[in-house]
Amino acid sequence: MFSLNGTTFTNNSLSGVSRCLTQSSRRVSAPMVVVAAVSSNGKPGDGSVSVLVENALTESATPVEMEVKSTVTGGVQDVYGEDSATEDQSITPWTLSVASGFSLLRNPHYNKGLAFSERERDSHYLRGLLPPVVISHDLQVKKMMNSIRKYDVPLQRYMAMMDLQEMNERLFYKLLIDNVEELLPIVYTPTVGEACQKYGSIFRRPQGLFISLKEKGKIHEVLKNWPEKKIQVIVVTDGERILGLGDLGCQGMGIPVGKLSLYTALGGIRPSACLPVTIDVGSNNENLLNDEFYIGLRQRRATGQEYAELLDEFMYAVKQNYGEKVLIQFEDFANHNAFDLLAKYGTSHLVFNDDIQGTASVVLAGLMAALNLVGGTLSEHTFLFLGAGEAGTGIAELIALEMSKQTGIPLEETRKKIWMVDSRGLIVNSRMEMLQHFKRPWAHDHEPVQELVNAVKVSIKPTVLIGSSGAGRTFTKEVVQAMATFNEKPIIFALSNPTSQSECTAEEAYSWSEGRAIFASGSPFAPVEYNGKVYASGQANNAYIFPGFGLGLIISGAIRVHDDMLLVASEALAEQVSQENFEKGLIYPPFSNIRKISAHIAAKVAAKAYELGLATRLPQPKDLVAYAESCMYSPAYRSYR
Ligand SMILES: O=C([O-])CC(=O)C(=O)O
Ligand SMILES: [Mg+2]
Repeated sequence: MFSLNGTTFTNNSLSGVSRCLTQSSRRVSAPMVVVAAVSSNGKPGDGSVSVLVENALTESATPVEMEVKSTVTGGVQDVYGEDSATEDQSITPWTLSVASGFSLLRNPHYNKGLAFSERERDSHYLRGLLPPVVISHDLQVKKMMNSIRKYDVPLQRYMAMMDLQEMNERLFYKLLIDNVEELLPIVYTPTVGEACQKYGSIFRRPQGLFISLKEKGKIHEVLKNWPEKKIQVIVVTDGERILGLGDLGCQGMGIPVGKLSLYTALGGIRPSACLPVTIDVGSNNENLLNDEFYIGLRQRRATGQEYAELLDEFMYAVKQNYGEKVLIQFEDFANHNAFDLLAKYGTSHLVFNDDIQGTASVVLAGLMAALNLVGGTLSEHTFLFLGAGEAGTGIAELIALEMSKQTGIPLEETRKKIWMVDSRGLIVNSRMEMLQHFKRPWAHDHEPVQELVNAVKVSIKPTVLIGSSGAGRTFTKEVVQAMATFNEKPIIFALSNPTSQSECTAEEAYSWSEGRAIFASGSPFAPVEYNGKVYASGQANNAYIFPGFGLGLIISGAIRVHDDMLLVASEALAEQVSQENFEKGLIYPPFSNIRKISAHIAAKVAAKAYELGLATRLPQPKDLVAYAESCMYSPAYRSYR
């Protein structure tokens, strides 16, 4: 709230900041901070605009009248202009701030550190605040990589990366983009898992919004406390099933933060358009509740109506604040909530569950590519899953859907090629009554079988074995060897994260199958040497899909997610596997090409959104790949002169 010309303005009543105003503010030569701007009539439109200008030297504030020459359309902007076409023009901002001098160095959005040029140092009051040397962005990257590599412990590297993100956002993203294969395991799985486990101790600054039961009834206002007003993607967790590590409560925040940094680095969504959210309804993890450094509510999880009401309030507050085109990605919810939330909000919001849908799409892509190495069509294969939760049943459903599309055979029939083992053994018809609803489509006619190894060896004899159980080392030597006895090239995916929960290691998969397995894992493994040959395995991780998928939804202005979009995303990813990759036994392209891959995925997803009538951004661009690329955030520094 502030007063201007005798009028008191609140956040809500402020509106009408325009590009013209930005231009005008640049012409003011005094060291200044524009702390707020508002159109004279409180509405976007032509007319004169009052700006409160704070003198950075004297700290006195002076209202200044400025002429707005053209129609104000609103749209979030910062002083130096946004450089991404993923902007939406529908939300009107209310403040405009220009940092200079010391505060500029402390502002991670604008700070360039030693890369500020001589002219910028003069014009932005930076003289003396920096040592004399001016270095390039590239040299800064080299220097940071050198210092990060000095840490042996991955968590220290993680913390160094988080510090960098807080200090110089563009350097953080350039580092991540230029060194994606090296840094992905640091800012993402597996290290992010350890970071969540220790989040209470390493917590420094808030990186996202914490919405707990204490905020019930106030979520609309809480969203307004976030400094960015124009949000395009929210990743939200309630921390109940963080990777395969279980209930980490409020400390699950590391996951939305990590996923959103990949939305920017891999998918080109502007950092300011990303909002990480953790919903805290308590935790059933006794160790955390007794940990003096725990940062969340110290109570057991709220369930039932209390839980549903908080989620409902959140979902509607999001729509109210950011409109209906904001993408809400559910992440790491427990099974019992994940399916229900997706079903409940799938018809009213743009929602996507990464663990169900993103994982499904990335695994289907890997299978499509694997067919080039093993031969046959999808429906000629037999699939066995260990783990019938979000990932397992989500993948199974997408495979069945694709088989049905390819063959014209009804979905109920194609599902019969897919079998699942859960903690109680093979899912069979006689267990139907006791099964959770999402497992029921996978109960087929068969005798009960208790052990995975018997299901593999005797009952099902799958050609494809997929681990989605969250339980590490469950693909034993006997299981892998059995797969290799009746398959020339057994397809084995150990998807659970982080590495400690992987169903088997790459080394185990290759050595136990005598180098014949087509192997992929959720968390990365280093290449393995077996019998004098080096085997590099692929990472079947949803990070290949969600950034490009989200970009496709945003650039088309999609209002709903549809299963057909997941299928085209899989096709787009599979198409990016080159002959050279196949020759090395790889079924996923290298992450070093990820921005190009994301643009292809985005283009296919956007095209599908237009085809299905779910796109609102008209007219449809002619070349969607080029359009997607042109919309992607670049971490290159902007010139401030
Ligand atoms: O975060 C990852 O690496 C993949 C994922 O969504 C999960 O394991 O829950
Ligand atoms: Mg997840």
